Amino acid sequence: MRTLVPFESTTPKTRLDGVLDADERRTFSRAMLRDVCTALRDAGHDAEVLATAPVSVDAPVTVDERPLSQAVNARLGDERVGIVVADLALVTPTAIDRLTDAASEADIAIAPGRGGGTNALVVDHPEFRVDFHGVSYRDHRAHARDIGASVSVVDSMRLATDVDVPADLVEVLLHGEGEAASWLREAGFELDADGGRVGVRRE
Ligand SMILES: Nc1nc2c(ncn2[C@@H]2O[C@H](COP(=O)(O)OP(=O)(O)OP(=O)(O)O)[C@@H](O)[C@H]2O)c(=O)[nH]1
Ligand SMILES: C[C@H](OP(=O)(O)O)C(=O)O
Repeated sequence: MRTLVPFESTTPKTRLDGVLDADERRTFSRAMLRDVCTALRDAGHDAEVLATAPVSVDAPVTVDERPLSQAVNARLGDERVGIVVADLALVTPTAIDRLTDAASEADIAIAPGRGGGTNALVVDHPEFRVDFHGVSYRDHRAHARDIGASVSVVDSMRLATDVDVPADLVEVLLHGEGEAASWLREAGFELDADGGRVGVRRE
């Protein structure tokens, strides 16, 4: 299956600006992108990076400068297409397999992200269009209902954990097995269990 990996190449992961500088955010986001592309490839998907600017990665890259939803919607239509965001630092081929399995049961497979977003979709309905940001999980379900498309929801911690804010780095340090997790550890991040809720600190 053709699976698009949207990627903001120029100023990625701005919400991590309290813990990573701009160069580090670029490096870390590229490590996550590579982890996602590797998992997709190992799960038998044809990954295609849909990027705002050229990026070096072991997958075909299409540059589209339009905002996220517009760029993705330009690729939706009659063919079945997967969409997996690039900031899933915990993703594994097994998690991707669960998305693929869900897609065999319905017109739309959707993996919600924590906090209301949408981290992965497989779209097999000619009228479905994405509308990311905000409570996009709720919005995508409502849209599917409106056009009469069936939906299968993927209940997966690894697909639900997108890395948006510093608290998400706890999950990467605990459960990450890829390049992004290694980069984070080498950059000196470790768990901070001294306070109430577990956080991260940097040596
Ligand atoms: N092609 C494309 N991808 C985008 C765009 N904006 C975000 N993305 C990607 O879409 C996914 C979800 O976006 P966000 O979680 O907001 O990531 P981000 O824009 O790097 O992070 P923030 O700056 O913190 O919002 C990630 O894989 C991003 O790389 C865009 O305008 N075009
Ligand atoms: C792509 C976007 O990601 P978030 O801003 O929730 O990380 C969304 O899921 O709508």
